[in-house]
Amino acid sequence: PAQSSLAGTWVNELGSKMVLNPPDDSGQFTGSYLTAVSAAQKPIRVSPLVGAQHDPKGAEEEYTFGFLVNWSFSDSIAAFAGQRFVDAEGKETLETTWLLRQKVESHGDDWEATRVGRNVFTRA
Ligand SMILES: CC(=O)N1C(=O)N[C@@H]2[C@H](CCCCC(=O)O)SC[C@@H]21
Repeated sequence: PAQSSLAGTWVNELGSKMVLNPPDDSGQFTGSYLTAVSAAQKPIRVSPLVGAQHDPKGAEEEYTFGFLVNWSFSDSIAAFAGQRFVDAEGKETLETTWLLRQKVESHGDDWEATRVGRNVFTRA
């Protein structure tokens, strides 16, 4: 049967990779994210993430989750929210929507600070 928790290594279509650790009994987890792409003018580095999922005991298969990535090389932060799906062959996909909030230099620039996107992760 498919692994029940989110623990493990995932990759998205951009080539970004994330490693998620097993959730605790309340569904909270930590991990790391290595993005393949960035708007920052600095070299990309592995960045820490914290998150939470429903159903940490894995009784169901298609639960929702979210996590925050605190970029270690850029003054920005990303929030992901999504759901795990398992197909008839047991193949898992994580459908996510993310918000990327960049630090802007003035309050007047706040309007241009947040990007949104969708992304799918599969097991690496
Ligand atoms: C999943 C997905 O689409 N993305 C992904 O894997 N990497 C990019 C962004 C990386 C931001 C790095 C820090 C910065 O440039 O400020 S977060 C959304 C997007």
